[in-house]
Amino acid sequence: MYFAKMHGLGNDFIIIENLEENFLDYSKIATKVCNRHFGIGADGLLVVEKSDKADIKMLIFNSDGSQAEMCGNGIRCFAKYVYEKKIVSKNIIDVETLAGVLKAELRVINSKVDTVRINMGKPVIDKISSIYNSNLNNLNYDIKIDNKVFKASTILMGVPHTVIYVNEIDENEILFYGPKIEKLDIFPNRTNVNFVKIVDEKRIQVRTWERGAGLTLACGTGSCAAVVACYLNGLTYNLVNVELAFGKLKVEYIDDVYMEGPAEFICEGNFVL
Ligand SMILES: N[C@H](CCC[C@H](N)C(=O)O)C(=O)O
Repeated sequence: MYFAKMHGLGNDFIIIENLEENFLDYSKIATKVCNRHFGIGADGLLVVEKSDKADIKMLIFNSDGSQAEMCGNGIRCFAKYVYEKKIVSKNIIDVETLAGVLKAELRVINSKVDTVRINMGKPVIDKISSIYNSNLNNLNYDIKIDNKVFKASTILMGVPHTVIYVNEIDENEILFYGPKIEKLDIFPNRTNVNFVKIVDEKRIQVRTWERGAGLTLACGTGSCAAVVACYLNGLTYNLVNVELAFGKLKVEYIDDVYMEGPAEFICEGNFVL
């Protein structure tokens, strides 16, 4: 089966097309192709399908085979893919996802997509407490693990994101506490966990332990959730540079959240189903 491998700031994806709507076990394919030793290697699988409510449909599966409603770095790669493969020949593409239809604006230079700006829709804050825990103040609560207390906010940006405020980003702390927070019983659907350092009023650093994928180099929906949480907790500006391990995203929170950043092809080929 034909595939392309792409990344958004190091958050990498395998992309396959299934416009003929054949029956495929996407979850099984995801666990196989995302495996970095026995497969091609990626954080997730993106599937191109026909849509009857938008220009095209994107499905996303984590490397553990679980399906996610949305994927920020993934949708930028997806939009570039469908444009450059001439599946959708428009600079503004409506993409159907399980989190709704989202608009992608492509900046095209010499018929190649340079950057993509996504309208990520509205963050969901209040309803989370009714989903997870009725007496939780989603924007500002404590998470206690062993004898450590974290200040936290939980925001639904298509997928659940818990923002943890830290003074310094420490990968060992992420690897130890990330999986514990991901699976806390207050998150019946698990959660992505974003460790966030506020650098100044226009810059934050984010590293994410992702639900179903582990520590990734970047997380688009997580970066958006982090900006929303920081802004609602007092950050002065709503247009923020989010610094990730190998680059940055521009995130603007107006009423909707807008995320702008790169998407790159890595390789293409065929794998055995
Ligand atoms: N890396 C993705 C997030 C995938 C979400 C997935 N980990 C889940 O919620 O299950 C992003 O750039 O938004």
